[in-house]
Order: sequence, then C-alpha cells, then structure tokens
Amino acid sequence: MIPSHPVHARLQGVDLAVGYTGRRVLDGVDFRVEEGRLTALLGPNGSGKSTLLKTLARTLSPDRGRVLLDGHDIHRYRTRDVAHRLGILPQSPGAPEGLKVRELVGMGRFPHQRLWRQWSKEDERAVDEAMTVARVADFAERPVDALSGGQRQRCWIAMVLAQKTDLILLDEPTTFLDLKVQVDLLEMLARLAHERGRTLLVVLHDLNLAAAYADVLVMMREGRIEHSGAPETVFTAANLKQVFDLDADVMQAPNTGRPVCVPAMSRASSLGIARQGVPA
Ligand SMILES: Nc1ncnc2c1ncn2[C@@H]1O[C@H](COP(=O)(O)OP(=O)(O)OP(=O)(O)O)[C@@H](O)[C@H]1O
Repeated sequence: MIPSHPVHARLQGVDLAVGYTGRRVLDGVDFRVEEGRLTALLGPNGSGKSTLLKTLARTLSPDRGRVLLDGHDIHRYRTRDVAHRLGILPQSPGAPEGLKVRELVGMGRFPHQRLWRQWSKEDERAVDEAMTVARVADFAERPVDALSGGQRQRCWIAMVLAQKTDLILLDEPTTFLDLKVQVDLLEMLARLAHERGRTLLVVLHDLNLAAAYADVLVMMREGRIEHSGAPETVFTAANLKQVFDLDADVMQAPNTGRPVCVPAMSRASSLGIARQGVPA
C-alpha cells in the first residue's frame, strides 16, 4: 500500500550519462527515489541497474548529469554526511577473512564513530537490533566466511541496517536466500518504508516478489528507464515482453490484487515437459 502522504524525492538522478572506459552504459537517465517508499529496480542482466545504483550512491561519477541527495548535489557532501544519510549494500560484497558476524555488522556503525566518541550503548543497541531483524543473532560470534551464502547475505543486510540511515540502497539482496527468507526480507523492507518512513531502492530479479512488495516498480533496459510507476500499471504482459523479452501471462494475486506473472511456455517446450513427465 502506497502511503497517502505527499512524497518527495530523497534521491534523484537528472539526465545521467555513465560509462566505463569510454563505453556508455546509462544515457539520459532521469530517476527519482521517493521518500517512505519501497522502489524496486528491475531489468535484464547487463541493463545497467548496478551502474545506476552506484551512481546514485556516489561510488561512480557520471560523465553528464547530476545526482541530488535531498535536493543538493551529492558530490558536494562530505563522505561522512553521505554515510549518515545513505547506506548501500553492493552486489557480492567481500568480508576480510576471519571477521566475526558481530564485527561485520558493527562496521555499519563506522559513520557514527568519532575520535573522541568510542563505541557506545547506542552502537551496541543498533547492532543487536539489526542482527535480530536480519536473523543473524544466533551466529553473531561465528566468522562470516564460515557461513552459508544465504546466512552471509543476511549479515551484510544487518550491517546496512545497523548504519541506521533513512535511505537504503540494496543491490540484489535476495541472492542466495531461500524463498521464505526472501519473503521475510521483503516484508521487513516494506515495513521499514511504511512504518518507519525509510526510503528504499532495491534491485531485484524476482519479478513476482517485486510486484508483490514494492510501491514503485522501475524497469530498465539497455541503460534506459522504460517504465516507472505502481505495480498495477507497470507490471503488464506487454511491458514484460518489451523489457525482458519474456512471454508471460499476468494475472491478479487472489489475496492482494497485486499482479503476478506466469511465464508462458511455447507449445513445443510444454509438450516436451509433458512427455518427460510420462514414463515410457
Ligand atoms: N567495472 C566495469 N567495467 C566495464 N564495464 C562494466 C563494469 N561494470 C559493469 N560493466 C558493464 O556495464 C553494463 C551494465 O552492467 P550493470 O552491472 O550495471 O548491469 P546490471 O543490470 O546490474 O546487471 P546484472 O543484472 O547482471 O547484475 C554491462 O554491459 C556490464 O558489462
């Protein structure tokens, strides 16, 4: 449910052009991340989602255009001030060998440290709360590199949550997670947006989960934003075909009314599956 209060863009990309060693990946991208909403960024592999996220988080500098954080050019903020407002979980982050879960999550508190202000009760509380929410408290004392892929991913999510920023960008946070944990994570992210007013931008590959939980869906293709809006308007069979080259039926979920897609099989492949299913 989209909150009814008026929204403004916490983070905005204006006419962004971004590339790597001369190859342009994003061109003319205008993008708004609206306050208190869960926005899901969708698109095929290589369409530029991570590049856009990194540009919005100031990890990459655009060749043209601007990123505005709360209305001001993000490149004019001090690094610490950006870290107070914006937390990002990149794709496939790596932890130093032997680092314990509690230590990793504690790294989320670095922007709040000062030379004269050592580790505080508030830091401790933030770390405990983040570990509970991300369900990693049970292995707090274990080394991160001795955990499964899904458990590790949850530790990274806890680290970003411990940073306690209003604005959170997550690049494919559901990678490695089993379906139940993916659902729990998206419910938690939706709650952070709707109950605590946090602003979230999440890159997702699971189209149905995105349509089920996001307030705003943004679809990218070949470095451009093709569609943006409420799931009910953006998540259509025509748009899935255009953006993902996916033939799918789109219907309404019975309980929520949100759109759901079921990939359509070609007659030939469905016959093949039917044949395989019947022993000779
Ligand atoms: N560091 C880099 N150097 C050169 N090219 C890069 C670099 N990172 C990404 N690219 C290229 O930029 C394009 C967009 O990549 P990006 O990672 O932004 O896509 P994506 O939509 O996040 O993909 P995926 O869904 O596979 O994660 C791709 O063609 C990719 O090969």
